[in-house]
Amino acid sequence: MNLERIITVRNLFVSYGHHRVLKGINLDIYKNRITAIMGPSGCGKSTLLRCLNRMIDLSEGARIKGQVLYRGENIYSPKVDPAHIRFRIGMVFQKPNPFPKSIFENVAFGPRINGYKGDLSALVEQSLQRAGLWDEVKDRLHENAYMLSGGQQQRLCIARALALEPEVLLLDEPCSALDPISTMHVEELIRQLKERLTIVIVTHNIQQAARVADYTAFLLQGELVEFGETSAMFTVPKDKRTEDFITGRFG
Ligand SMILES: Nc1ncnc2c1ncn2[C@@H]1O[C@H](COP(=O)(O)OP(=O)(O)OP(=O)(O)O)[C@@H](O)[C@H]1O
Repeated sequence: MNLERIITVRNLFVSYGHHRVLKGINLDIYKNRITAIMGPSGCGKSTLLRCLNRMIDLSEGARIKGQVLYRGENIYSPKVDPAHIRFRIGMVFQKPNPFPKSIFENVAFGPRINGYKGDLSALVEQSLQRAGLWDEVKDRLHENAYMLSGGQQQRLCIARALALEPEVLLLDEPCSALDPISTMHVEELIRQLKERLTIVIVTHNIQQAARVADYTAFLLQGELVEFGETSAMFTVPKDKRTEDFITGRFG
């Protein structure tokens, strides 16, 4: 099987003030695959995710050492524009955070401010289709996004990210605020999206990693304990700590 590395994390350390949160992480993210970052609360999952598209720059007091290569280029090099990186590597957060605007405007906003020259209505429709939301909203595009359910709002946020046609999508616990049915919809959507994109999803939910991810990284107290194919890790974990975590002995 031909796996292409799209992101490579090399010897990454992150501290907030004197608190070292990531301790020498090395990790490969493969193109058109879903990678889960799993681990107990506070182990550094979101911090690692935020390092992958320089969102970490916005966290006050964060200091980064090491490299994150995107298509072979270190995104922390001074010549790299973080806005460009965030454009190519989009992000969806834990809590759905639509803008206080119409459903249409939520999706159209990013492309418009980035000077999109094509047919905006067609792009909005396509993005909502890809996010599995079109049929539910096509007759109410001009209603305020806050009228949607939590699960629909999260799929709208995914559509908003997709409208910028990113190559990689980072999802930070995208289902933690959703009910089981909405979670199922979002997980199904994530599986469909990997045909076009590369996905990295943070989850503290072991079952979710097992259900959706091709690869899983297990993080504990800022260290990468184990990384590999999800099916192998869940059947024959290499590290005792991974085994303890997936069998529910802690976390
Ligand atoms: N901006 C910040 N300033 C200071 N400390 C922070 C900041 N963000 C995170 N931390 C600390 O860094 C550690 C790792 O946090 P992080 O959010 O990356 O973990 P996590 O595994 O995603 O946790 P959770 O599952 O609870 O969201 C925690 O101890 C947290 O308190």
